Amino acid sequence: MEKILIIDDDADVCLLLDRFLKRQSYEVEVASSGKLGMEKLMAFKPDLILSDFKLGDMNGADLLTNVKSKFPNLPVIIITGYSDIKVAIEVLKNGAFDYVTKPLFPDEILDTIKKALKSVSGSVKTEAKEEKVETEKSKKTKKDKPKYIFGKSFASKNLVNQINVVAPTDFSVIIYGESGSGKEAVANEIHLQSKRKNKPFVAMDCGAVSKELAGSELFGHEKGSFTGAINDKVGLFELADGGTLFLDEVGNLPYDIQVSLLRVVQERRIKKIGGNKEKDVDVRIIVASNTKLINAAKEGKFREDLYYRFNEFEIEVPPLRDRENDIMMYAEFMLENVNVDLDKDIKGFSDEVVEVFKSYPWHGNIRELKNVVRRAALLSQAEIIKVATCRMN
Ligand SMILES: Nc1ncnc2c1ncn2[C@@H]1O[C@H](COP(=O)(O)OP(=O)(O)OP(=O)(O)O)[C@@H](O)[C@H]1O
Repeated sequence: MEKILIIDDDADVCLLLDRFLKRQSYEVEVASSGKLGMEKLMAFKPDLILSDFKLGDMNGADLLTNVKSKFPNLPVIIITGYSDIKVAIEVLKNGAFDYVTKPLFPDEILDTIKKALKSVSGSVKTEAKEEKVETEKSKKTKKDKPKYIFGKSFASKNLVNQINVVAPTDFSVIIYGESGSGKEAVANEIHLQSKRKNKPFVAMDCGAVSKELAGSELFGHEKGSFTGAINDKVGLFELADGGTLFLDEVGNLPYDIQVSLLRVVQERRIKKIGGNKEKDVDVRIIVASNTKLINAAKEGKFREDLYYRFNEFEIEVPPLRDRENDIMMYAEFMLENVNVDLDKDIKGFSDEVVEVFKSYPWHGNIRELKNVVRRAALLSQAEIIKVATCRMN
């Protein structure tokens, strides 16, 4: 049985991961601080470490250094915050096998864990394990399920057709849609259906990165190129080489970065900030925005030439309220997933919930629906979800 050490000072996260991974037939030990983690490392001798970056007594980079000095080949997966792309890249450079971002989805973690263990133990052992865990209970897991589903309503079929048409090409794509409507899901699906699917899909939320750091996030920087640049840094273009780079809320990129971006898109070559060497990159770019970029271009907030570069193909993701016939399909999908996460067996929704869901405007779109279903499943004591447990705004 493969052994996993979880290090996190958040007791709830530890409990959730501990239960989930034990159900997947791993032997699990938990440590609530970096110091305890290092002690358990020596006593438990795990095959893999899953650790939060922010531990009370040390951070993930220090932990990695300590672990790697003792067990250089031991795979470590670091948990980071959603917007901590900087941290994520640093930990990769410090030798982490990979990172997972919060909020945590156990099936994604499981996927990363399997890859990490496979990387050290070879495929034969892992395949044998996969066979073993194919018990009655594990049939409920999400490992064979797609991460995203696309509905059967007219609007969704139209969306799927557009994805199918553009995915196999190398066209740049602009994805429009309200917040939470699934723009990143569409970008990811395009990547998965493209010839780049075995290369990285790298996403950056341009609205969450500070103006000062946006350039260094995208193109990387050389040590000492500005105050605070204490190490060399690999940019997202380089990380996405061969694959797809998804720039969410691209309209938020500062104007000067748009200029550099245009050059990279035209020349397919990057230069790190403070560096003088150029490097070829082969990256497909998909961008997303809540509002029409052409309007931003007319107002002088977004470079028109960059807009036309991106605008080889445009996709509009419809809001959930325009896909009434898909709402329950999405709700069932979310319920199946949360049943696995919480080890519950909730069978479905009451007729009243179906009615309420279908008439609710879902301004937060699929994200809001997902949150409502997950919360309701957590609170529900019954076999089906009732209106009383559905907390909507
Ligand atoms: N087609 C889908 N199938 C399953 N889940 C989905 C789908 N689309 C979106 N979701 C879920 O809804 C949430 C929001 O999706 P996503 O991040 O793709 O939306 P977005 O439009 O990019 O949001 P934002 O405007 O905030 O960037 C995610 O948790 C995602 O897993």
